[in-house]
Amino acid sequence: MKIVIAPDSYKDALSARDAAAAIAAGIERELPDAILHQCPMGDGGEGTLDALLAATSAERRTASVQDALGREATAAWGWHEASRTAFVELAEASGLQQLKRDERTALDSTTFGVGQLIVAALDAGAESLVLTLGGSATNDAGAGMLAALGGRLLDSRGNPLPPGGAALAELATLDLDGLDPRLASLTVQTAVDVDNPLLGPRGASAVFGPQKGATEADVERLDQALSHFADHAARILGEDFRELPGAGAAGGMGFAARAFLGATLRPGIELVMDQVDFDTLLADADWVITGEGQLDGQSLSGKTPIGIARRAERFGVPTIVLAGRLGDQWQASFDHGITAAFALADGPITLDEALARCGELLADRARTLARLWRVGSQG
Ligand SMILES: Nc1ncnc2c1ncn2[C@@H]1O[C@H](COP(=O)(O)OP(=O)(O)OP(=O)(O)O)[C@@H](O)[C@H]1O
Ligand SMILES: O=C(O)[C@H](O)CO
Repeated sequence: MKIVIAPDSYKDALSARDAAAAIAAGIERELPDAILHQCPMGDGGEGTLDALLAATSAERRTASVQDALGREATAAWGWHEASRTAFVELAEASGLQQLKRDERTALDSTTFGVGQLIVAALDAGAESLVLTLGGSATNDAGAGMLAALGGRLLDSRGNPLPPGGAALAELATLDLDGLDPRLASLTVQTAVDVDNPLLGPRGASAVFGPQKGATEADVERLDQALSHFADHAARILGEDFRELPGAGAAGGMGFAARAFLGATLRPGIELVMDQVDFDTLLADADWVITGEGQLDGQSLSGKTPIGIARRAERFGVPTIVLAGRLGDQWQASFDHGITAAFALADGPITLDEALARCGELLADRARTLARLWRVGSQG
């Protein structure tokens, strides 16, 4: 029997890599001869770099960057010498999980550090870049990244704008002449964790601003500031990308990647599956086991378990989900290729206990699945 074990991370509980190891340990107890492929996944957000590094032979490198608040930090990125490809995860430099809850600020946080990672990739000689977006602390539509790459964003007195999305309301001049010339020959593929547009009720500020500390008034202010930035960009570029699905990913970084780096935008899980050659793993698999913290109706908009199930269905491989919990409308996942889904808890336990025991519970559920398989294959 061959099982592909391809979970996402379980937010606040386990990394995708540790989750895959826990599932594998549970199965091995019952099916010691099974062939198990551990393939940690990511949808663009935090942990996606690890998933890409685990599956490719890319080397892990680090660079000194500014974090989302402009403080000095170290961020990892990946380098694949043979293909001269760099892997950059936005959340490594500008991630929400790196900030304490009371440090979150959607108004002033910056993606400058992402630009610094791209400079590190260019310095290494990158010809292609995989940029993964999600899990950001930022809402600056990529303005910080643009500045780190040599773009100039000036107010009406010719002064550089301070960091952050709110300051974009004061933008008077957007000057791209100083952009790093090496960008012209860099091919950029972007993995986005959501398909939201840049602006409006489904936009970056309205939907994801509040989790970064934005109040209702901040959301309004940010939406207007980003709209003003998009107007300038459209004037200079002769093309408007604000409506593009995924433009609103990572506080509008999807927009900047398309507009200023000429990137293609793809659902993160699709891009990651392709990078790790998932189809080859599926070709002779009997089962795929995947999972995330919560499976719910939202998961249908391109999150890991659904992306995997849709792909596995093409190969006639059943997909089983082990989720921390099954949220509203999780049953809709059955219409999207998921064969069965199980929650992890073994009783009425608190969230804190569920998070602390996530690895143990995952191994237990996986073990039960393996026992079912044994009975089924005997019949
Ligand atoms: N083992 C667990 N048991 C119960 N809940 C969990 C468990 N692991 C994670 N969660 C919770 O599930 C929620 C969603 O986690 P998930 O890993 O699906 O993150 P996500 O994909 O980034 O979700 P979202 O986009 O909804 O923030 C989080 O609030 C997390 O605390
Ligand atoms: O970073 C964010 O804003 C969310 O993960 C959506 O991309």
